[in-house]
Amino acid sequence: MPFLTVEHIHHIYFTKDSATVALEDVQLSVEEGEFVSFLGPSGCGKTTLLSIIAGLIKPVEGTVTIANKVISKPDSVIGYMLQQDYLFPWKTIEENVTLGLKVIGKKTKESKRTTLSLLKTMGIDSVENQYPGQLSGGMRQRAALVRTLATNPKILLLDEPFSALDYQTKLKLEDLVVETLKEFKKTALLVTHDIGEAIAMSDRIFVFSSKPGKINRTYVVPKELRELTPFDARQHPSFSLLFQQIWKELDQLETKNDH
Ligand SMILES: Nc1ncnc2c1ncn2[C@@H]1O[C@H](COP(=O)(O)OP(=O)(O)OP(=O)(O)O)[C@@H](O)[C@H]1O
Repeated sequence: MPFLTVEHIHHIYFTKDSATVALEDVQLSVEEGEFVSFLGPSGCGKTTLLSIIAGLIKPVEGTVTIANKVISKPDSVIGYMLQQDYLFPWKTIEENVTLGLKVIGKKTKESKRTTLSLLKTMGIDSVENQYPGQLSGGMRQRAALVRTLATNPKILLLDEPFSALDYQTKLKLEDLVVETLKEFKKTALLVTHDIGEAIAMSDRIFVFSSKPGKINRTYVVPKELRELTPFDARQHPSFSLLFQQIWKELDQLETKNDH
């Protein structure tokens, strides 16, 4: 059985005087250690699906199973990282990244060692006693990633984690994140608007169409790109071929939405 399965997910948002069908019959599966991305026009339900997988939203219909467990509420196998870092400004980086461990009662000597080694891997161990306001956006996002990894989740849900960063920082973080997730053998799901980011980081890409949101097409990223770092993958000829293909598809989907 795959590590993650999403079966027949339907979701509708009800408000006082309207009902929006956000997702219609979404089905997918992800293997352990795989890195997949969700791309699609604005409003196609990417964040809704991620929140359902995280156990934060109960779908109207359908089931999510992670590591043989049906997900109905947030679970420690899942780590969620958002566009904003949500670090507490009055706590040091060390206090921020170990907060999750404290909450689940796992702040031990051993887990402190793991956190310190994660801070080192992310190149921010020297700022552990500083406060978030003293750090750059890239450093704060790295701290947010350490906090997410500190509780040792099996799967990481990443909702546009690099979109608020400048281009150079974003490219550097893409490399660091892929390397770290490979090292710790994590499964990851990334929501992004950036086709290049999806191709450079992923093993597979799900392209969604909207109104209602569903999977339009699944792309397997060619092996020659998957073997490279995200930065190097961007320089490979196969990268531009896939980029053009997905660009055309998204352009058609957006044109369809405008009519
Ligand atoms: N809390 C809510 N109440 C009502 N409708 C909602 C709510 N959240 C999302 N929607 C609607 O559900 C649909 C899917 O939204 P969602 O945010 O999941 O899409 P998305 O693909 O992540 O969008 P974006 O790329 O712009 O972030 C949209 O039509 C949106 O307006």
